[in-house]
Amino acid sequence: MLQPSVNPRLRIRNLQSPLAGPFSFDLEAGQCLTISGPSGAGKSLLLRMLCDLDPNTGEALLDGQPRAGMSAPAWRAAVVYQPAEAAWWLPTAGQHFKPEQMERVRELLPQLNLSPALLESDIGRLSTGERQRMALIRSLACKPQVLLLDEPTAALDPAAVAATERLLKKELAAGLSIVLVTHSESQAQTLGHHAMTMRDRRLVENGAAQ
Ligand SMILES: Nc1ncnc2c1ncn2[C@@H]1O[C@H](COP(=O)(O)OP(=O)(O)OP(=O)(O)O)[C@@H](O)[C@H]1O
Repeated sequence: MLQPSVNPRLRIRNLQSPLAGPFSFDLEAGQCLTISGPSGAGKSLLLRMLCDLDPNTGEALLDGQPRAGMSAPAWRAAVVYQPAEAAWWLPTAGQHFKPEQMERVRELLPQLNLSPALLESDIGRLSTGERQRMALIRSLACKPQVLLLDEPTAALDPAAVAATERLLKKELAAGLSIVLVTHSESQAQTLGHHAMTMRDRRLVENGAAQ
């Protein structure tokens, strides 16, 4: 387990389901935990448990507040999950944002090398990489306290990867906590404060004996 913190943003204790875990770790405000590991090891299962999408037992606390005492929508508004392929349910990207989010969205678009015109395009006409960056904007526009990212740069070219990493660094510096699933060692080094590996649906600290 990562070194326990005094006042962690996110505290996870014995979180488990019949499919994965138990998982225990602390994550502080402004810090990034990177998780790597082979395909099928259980990385997405962990993220889904963290945002309470899949049934699980154990303890999860946000700034000391137990998840058990919060409604599921309140938890998921603070602990936002961005899957590897985000779902879109309206014709254009722009329609997925609330009017009060638009100022932030317009601020974020150029930081990810995206044209504002893409907000009005049919979502199916955006490239995979454009959709992936738009999904990150959607996640950040919710102003989460913890962001759970599943391979957020998998579909991106090097320039877009660099822009995404720059933005995530800025968000970390502003206090956002991130759990980042990535297969990129350089990304883990660039963004991560702690690095763990998922093996057979259990987390092990990098460098720990097997
Ligand atoms: N609801 C489910 N019921 C049974 N098995 C499941 C369920 N969801 C996922 N699995 C299995 O659990 C294992 C871990 O899945 P998971 O999606 O967490 O892998 P991953 O580490 O994220 O892999 P990748 O890097 O390929 O995304 C896989 O073998 C998957 O088939």
